[in-house]
Amino acid sequence: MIIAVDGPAASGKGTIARRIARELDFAYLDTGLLYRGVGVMVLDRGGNPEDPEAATRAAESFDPALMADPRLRGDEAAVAASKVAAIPGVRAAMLEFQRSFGRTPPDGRKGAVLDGRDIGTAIFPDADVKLFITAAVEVRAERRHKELLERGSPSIYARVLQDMQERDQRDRSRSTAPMAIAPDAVVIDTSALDVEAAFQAAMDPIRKKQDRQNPVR
Ligand SMILES: Nc1ncnc2c1ncn2[C@@H]1O[C@H](COP(=O)(O)OP(=O)(O)O)[C@@H](O)[C@H]1O
Ligand SMILES: Nc1ccn([C@@H]2O[C@H](COP(=O)(O)OP(=O)(O)O)[C@@H](O)[C@H]2O)c(=O)n1
Repeated sequence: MIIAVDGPAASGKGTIARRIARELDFAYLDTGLLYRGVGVMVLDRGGNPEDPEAATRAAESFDPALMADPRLRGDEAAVAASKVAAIPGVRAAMLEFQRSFGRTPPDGRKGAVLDGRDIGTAIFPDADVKLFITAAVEVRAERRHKELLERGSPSIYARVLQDMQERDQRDRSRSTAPMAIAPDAVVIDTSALDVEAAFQAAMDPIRKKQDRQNPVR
């Protein structure tokens, strides 16, 4: 079973996707780390994340081990990620890794949860369940601001809000695999939901799908 969890920055999609994976004992892939990794590779090489050749070269030599680098969690990496993510060569280089993770989840798991922007629209248009997690941009910026401060990173709310608005705009308007709600996705707005309520809202369509696929479970 493949569960696609898409949505804008700090909507809570990672929190939900990880909980689902834990609940069902499925594998989990945070696909944002792929683009963050490529963005950081380009910066480390002194390149410009908007340069299609530099970004595509980095993506083609991407090593998944980089996904564990704590630098990927910072906002500089997020901004670079959304720039390299608009380049078709970068997305093409990341496609097979994501599809093979979903089709053959590691450790023999029976399913996979992938979170990102285009999982239900481009990577797995036939995903068993598609969720689109969203929240008001001010709520999302506040969450990310708090998260950065808790991690000991300097953060200014107004700056986080502006970066997030710019990033959302880039992600929605790019021509290759833009962030969009798949027609068959279940939309969950977490603005007024705590983590537990958001998780329960996400599990509802998954349970229904499991019951339909396997009525005598
Ligand atoms: N429903 C929620 N209510 C309040 N805070 C949340 C909720 N969901 C996630 N968070 C917090 O918001 C931040 C961003 O969540 P995360 O799951 O990383 O978002 P995303 O993967 O969409 O960027 C984290 O600090 C997380 O703990
Ligand atoms: N499937 C994906 C995942 C991320 N991305 C890009 O990578 C950036 C960082 O994604 P992320 O999911 O790590 O960011 P947050 O939502 O955690 O802030 C996004 O702004 C997108 O530009 C993408 O294009 N497609």
